[in-house]
Amino acid sequence: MTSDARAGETPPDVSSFQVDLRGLVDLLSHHLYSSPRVYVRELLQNAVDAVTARHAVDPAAPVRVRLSSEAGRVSIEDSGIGLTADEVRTLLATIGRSSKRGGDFGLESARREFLGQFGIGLLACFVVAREIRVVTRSARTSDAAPVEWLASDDGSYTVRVLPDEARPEAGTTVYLEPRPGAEEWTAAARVEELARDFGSLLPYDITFRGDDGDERPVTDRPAVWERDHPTPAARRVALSGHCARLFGFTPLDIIDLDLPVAGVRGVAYVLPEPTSPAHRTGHRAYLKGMLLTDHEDKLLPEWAFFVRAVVDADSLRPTASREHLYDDETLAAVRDALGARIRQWLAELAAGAPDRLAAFLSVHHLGVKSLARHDPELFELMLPWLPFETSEGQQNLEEFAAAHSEIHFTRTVEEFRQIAPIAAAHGLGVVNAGYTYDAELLGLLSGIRPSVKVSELDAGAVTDRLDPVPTTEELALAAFLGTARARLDPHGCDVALRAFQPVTVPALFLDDRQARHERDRASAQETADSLWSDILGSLRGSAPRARLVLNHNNPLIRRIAALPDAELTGTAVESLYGQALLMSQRPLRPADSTLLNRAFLGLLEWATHSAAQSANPQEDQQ
Ligand SMILES: Nc1ncnc2c1ncn2[C@@H]1O[C@H](COP(=O)(O)OP(=O)(O)OP(=O)(O)O)[C@@H](O)[C@H]1O
Repeated sequence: MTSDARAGETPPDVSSFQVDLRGLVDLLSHHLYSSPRVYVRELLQNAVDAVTARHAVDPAAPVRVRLSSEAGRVSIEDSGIGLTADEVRTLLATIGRSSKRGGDFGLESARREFLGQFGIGLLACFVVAREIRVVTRSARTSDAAPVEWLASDDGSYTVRVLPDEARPEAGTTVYLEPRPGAEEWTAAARVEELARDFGSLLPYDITFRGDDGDERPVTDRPAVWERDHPTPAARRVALSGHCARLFGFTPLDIIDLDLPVAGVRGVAYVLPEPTSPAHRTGHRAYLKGMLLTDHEDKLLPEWAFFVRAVVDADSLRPTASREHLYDDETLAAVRDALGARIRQWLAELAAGAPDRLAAFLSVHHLGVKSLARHDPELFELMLPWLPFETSEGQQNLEEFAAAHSEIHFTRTVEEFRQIAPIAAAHGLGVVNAGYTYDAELLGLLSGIRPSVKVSELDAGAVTDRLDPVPTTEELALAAFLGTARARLDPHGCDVALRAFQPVTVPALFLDDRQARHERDRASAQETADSLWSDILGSLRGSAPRARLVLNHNNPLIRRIAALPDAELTGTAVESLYGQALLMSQRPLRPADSTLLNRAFLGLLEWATHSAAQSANPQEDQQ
């Protein structure tokens, strides 16, 4: 006895999946596509493929595709390869069977030649039709008779051979019997509009006839970007008009996107307004002249959010719904190559059209900064152009690095606002890296300009730059400084005295990342339960503390330092600390708010008390 046939076991029962045809037709026709409009594309596609197939066996054969919608009845007639009765049975009647995946053509070459490949496209017509009738005659054999295939949306069909005169010439006509309720999709005006949208770049002349009986062209080749124009300026005008009609904006600039090796041709229109990097603009993608989508977001790299592109590609593949490009290695390679093309355009502008580059960057520097993060060469190329906010105003890094061998940067805009005027007055070069991408780019600067030192601004570096107060004067103020230090020590803040510009700033609150971290830790320790408090306490490091730098040049500071009343001095120091903290826009800890409250009320108390005293000097003596 073999192991397969053990006693008591029955052999496995091999079955095939059962298919409910009605469900499948419903699924494919109603749920695969986002809108019924795609049925026009599927009809055009089959007609074009049939003409291509016939052309491959008989280059002299007529080329004709005629779409029509008369009284809501849509039909399309082609002079393509046609089908024999057997082919009708195997191809049209088998869902998922396609002639475009083999036969005379290998899979890859078939993909190159044809638009279709899945064997489901015709079913899309059931979304607007309750019945599809195909009358076809094969061009492969001269004695092939015309055949009719009549299919209903319940999944049933009939095939019958017709007399010769029913269709004297080779080719195919598809007739749709409209489904009640779908009239809006089969009305002449709508069909014509859809045909032009999908098919204007298809490789054969296609016509449309509506209720008025007029036959008009659907195709309008070559594409605007491939047409001959008398001058480059005329071409720009034509393309700008195309962009305005298509996307509703006049482009700031236009980038040609030809990739002959990959069979990709098109243009990228530069948006005239800044746009968020998170905003994904859809691109308009055609495959072999057939419109796939207006919302393709995988065609260009993410950083190219400042353009909307229109391309026609030969080498890419569609997804089954044919509403997007299939995201495979070929698309990845095309995406990279198109990205390189946009980058090259920037390099060309930098070399030969500085005005255009400046105009572009004034709107889209963010996009270029995003791109430069991953592309040191481009970063270097754009160095003289990209604007940064510095302690000397808006400047590019090339200029700023030439003036400062050491560049400091702040991580937040608030920190920069507070420090920049003081740093500028003392010759310190500070860049505001609080904006998107700037900190990352500054981190890369030393890589391309090794002589420039870039570091985050810390409290020590700023204090070191400010003029020290002569020792004798500082000694004379020792008592005042002692009071100030004692008041602020519980808040994790040191006090220093310096002379700095501008004179109007009485005190400067400085900290850096480590100091901030230490303050957060201490604040967390205060509110934590005892176990956590012990753990956080043990973490207390020797990290630099925040510091309040008092400005010896400031008259108010001099007056406070000379106050005879130590309590009032303490209140004044707390007020200075609170004001400097508010100026730095740091979040206030609960202890800081309490301090601010106390200092404010203390000053009020003192002010009202002295006012009352001078109004009524006897009162105090009583
Ligand atoms: N106008 C036509 N002329 C000749 N053959 C046709 C025509 N329309 C459809 N066929 C045949 O019917 C088959 C199935 O068509 P269908 O549109 O369902 O799928 P497809 O075009 O092969 O692939 P896809 O689903 O990607 O469109 C085609 O492969 C083709 O052989």
